[in-house]
Amino acid sequence: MSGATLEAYLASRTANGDDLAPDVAAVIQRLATAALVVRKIINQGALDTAFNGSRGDSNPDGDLQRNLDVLCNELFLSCLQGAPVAYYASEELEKPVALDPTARLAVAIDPLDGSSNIDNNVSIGTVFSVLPALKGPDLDPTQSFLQPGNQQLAAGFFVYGPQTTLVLSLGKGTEIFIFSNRLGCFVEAYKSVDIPERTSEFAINMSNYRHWEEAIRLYVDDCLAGSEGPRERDFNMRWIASLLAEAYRILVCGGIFLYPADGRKGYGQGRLRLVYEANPIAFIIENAGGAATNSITRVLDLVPKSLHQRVPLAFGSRREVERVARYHVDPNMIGERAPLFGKRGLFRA
Ligand SMILES: O=P(O)(O)OC[C@H]1O[C@](O)(COP(=O)(O)O)[C@@H](O)[C@@H]1O
Ligand SMILES: [Mg+2]
Ligand SMILES: [Mg+2]
Repeated sequence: MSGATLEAYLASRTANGDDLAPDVAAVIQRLATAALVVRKIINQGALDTAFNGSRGDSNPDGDLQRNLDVLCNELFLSCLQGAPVAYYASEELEKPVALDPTARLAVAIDPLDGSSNIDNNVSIGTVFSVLPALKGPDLDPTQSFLQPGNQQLAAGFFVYGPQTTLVLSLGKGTEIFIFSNRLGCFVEAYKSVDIPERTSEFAINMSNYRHWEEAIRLYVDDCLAGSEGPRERDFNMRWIASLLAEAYRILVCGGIFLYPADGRKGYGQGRLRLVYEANPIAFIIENAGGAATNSITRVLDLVPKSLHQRVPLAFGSRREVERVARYHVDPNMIGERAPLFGKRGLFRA
């Protein structure tokens, strides 16, 4: 299979008359170049000194920073020097960095997601969001990142796994590119990804079951009850504990991912960050026909209050994500959990 190169794809999409499109394309090209440096380091693992260790510092959310987290942040920040980017915000930096004051874009990034998997040889990734930069005499750079996700111009993520991949949406569809060793660049492998709207596969960290609210427990209980329960079919479970590998699987095979709020200290809004994790994923998933909510409300309509704010996250196959929201409104799921109605097959997701 051989589709367009990333460069050719971006060139075709800049011809659409949107005056920010060439700037967005330039940013994506630069991020892709930096991602290939990250890929090389990850491929070598512990054999590359850059891969190892931690100085024991924490990021603004309190997570331990690995040296690789810090290095990836530096690589992505430096690749955007000279790009049409006014502000750069990162999971690893408390405040946004001001770059080109004349530029019209703002980039938010998690330079390396899944840090806890670095040593395990499990897929990890980079996720980014491109927004219009907001300018004005009284506007702080952070304001650009407090726009709802529905204002994103583009979003994407790289997965450093058995294949190095780029999942990208410029709006109007989501594409998947794979790095071609033969050509030395990203090549389109899946055009206009379409997530199946029904699924029988869920991904959640089950060890947190006792900390979840009732609606999430009921949803999972019903999946676990399988063909003997109200869903009347068996479900499979996946948990890689690497958000972007999980998102990639769901884009290709369908499924639902949940990282809900829970009762542990610090997890009242889940674990994932709205601005540079949930928003770009929601944009990509919706553009592939799926859905993304904070368990109830569409992620892309949430207005961030702070740069590093967390958000409960459910995304993937549309009918399943919608079903999770219904357990919150009516935990009894009248007509859907009652066996009689289940047997009649009404309202079945
Ligand atoms: O270890 P847990 O609680 O299951 O969390 C796993 C989640 O945390 C993440 O690793 C995010 O953490 P980081 O942003 O700190 O790397 C996701 O990739 C993954 O889905
Ligand atoms: Mg992360
Ligand atoms: Mg990270």
